[in-house]
Amino acid sequence: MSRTIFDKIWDSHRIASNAGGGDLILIDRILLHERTGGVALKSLAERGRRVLAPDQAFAVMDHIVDTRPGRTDRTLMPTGTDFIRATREGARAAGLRLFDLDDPAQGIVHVMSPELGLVLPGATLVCPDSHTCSQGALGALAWGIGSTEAEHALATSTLRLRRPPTMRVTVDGALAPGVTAKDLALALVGRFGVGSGKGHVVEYAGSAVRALDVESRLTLCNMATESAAFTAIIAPDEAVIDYLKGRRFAPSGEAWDRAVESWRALASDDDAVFDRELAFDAREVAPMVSWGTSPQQVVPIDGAVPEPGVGQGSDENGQRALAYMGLTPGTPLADLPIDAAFIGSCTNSRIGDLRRAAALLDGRKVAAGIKAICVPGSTQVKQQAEAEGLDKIFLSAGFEWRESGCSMCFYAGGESFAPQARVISSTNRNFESRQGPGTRTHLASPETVAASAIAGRIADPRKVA
Ligand SMILES: CC(C)[C@H](C(=O)O)[C@@H](O)C(=O)O
Ligand code: SF4
Repeated sequence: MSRTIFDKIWDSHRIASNAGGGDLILIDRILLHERTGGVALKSLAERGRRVLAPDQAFAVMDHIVDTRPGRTDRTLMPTGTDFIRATREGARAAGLRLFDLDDPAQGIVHVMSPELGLVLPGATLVCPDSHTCSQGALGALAWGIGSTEAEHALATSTLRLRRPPTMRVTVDGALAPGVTAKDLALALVGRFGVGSGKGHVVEYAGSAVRALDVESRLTLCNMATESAAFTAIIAPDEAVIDYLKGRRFAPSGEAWDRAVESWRALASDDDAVFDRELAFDAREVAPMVSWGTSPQQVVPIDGAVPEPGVGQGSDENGQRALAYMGLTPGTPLADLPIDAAFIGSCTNSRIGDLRRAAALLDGRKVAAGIKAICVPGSTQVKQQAEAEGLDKIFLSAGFEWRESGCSMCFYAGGESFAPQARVISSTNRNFESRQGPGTRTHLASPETVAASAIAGRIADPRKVA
């Protein structure tokens, strides 16, 4: 019977069927971060359970850690240091490899793990974090779990779960120049809605997806969780194989050759049937900006805050979003004055993102009064950027240049923009107070963030003269 790529990975990892209403699935890799992972390690230790395969589990510091230069264990969030220390102690006691604050491999978990070759096509990978779906970009079945499931996975290298339904999103046509994977991700959630992926394994397919480089695929898959998907996946191809070759934890020698052979065969069969199918034309996508407090509340950059009745402008959520964001229907997004610009997060903080933003900032200055921050997604990205002189471009434009981490994507570290500050941000969530109490987040690509920082107002990156 023909199968999807998801079916193939699921079936090859199924240890038992119908085990208590679900399948028992072998878990190849477990990733932990200090916000949720330390909790799981502590609770496991308290129950006297050991980590079954410590060499398959990895922990990293990313969420709460300070990203200001010269950082230590101290964080602006008073309780942050406890999370950091608990994770450090828990990882040490359990014998896991930890990428600590000063480790050259440290970074946002979804950025550093592909970088290190910790995520491989055909493997199962879990992490107590909702953006674990990013890693499906390499052809892995990777999904976010809760802390209790993380404990189970650590103790048994398995998880019991119901087989999720499948959905294929086929994106054909070519993205226009200046339009990125982030714009595509925002356009998809804008078109189909935040519930459109509900519980499904979403396979992204089509010529536009195949044309994306691996970093852009990570950006696209990253936002699948914003449509409530179980996870996302893209069939691995030569781009993925080239990306993984020589990475620290990728196989080498004969094991590499065998792995590559199996990865080349890993794709949905031509006649595989999906539970749901959606199609989208990449040529329709323009640079996108969110106006509200849900990632589906987006418009093209030359659009306006929708009138009531369109794009959630009329129902209670829409009205609340308008009030929270301090906007009225009909206001054009372009030219809306901003207070701050943020480039970072597991969506858009890889070297390609930084290069494209720096190309726009080169020789230009951030507008007066704008707080502009760039946070590389990993220490490796930071070092690469510095080797290329990108840090100097960011700094001389007036951006802060930070240590790697989640930073102001999420208020976990305690650092924030001012209440009601309007922030153009390369992150993935624009929920109320996501970037700190009262902050107003507009999601966009790193290019749009850079162009807007220069203009001091939301600006189209294609029009930077
Ligand atoms: C803290 C963590 C559990 C959370 C997540 O699951 O995604 C965070 O990373 C986020 O982006 O909101
Ligand atoms: S960068 Fe933001 S979205 Fe990504 S894992 Fe960190 S907090 Fe979550």
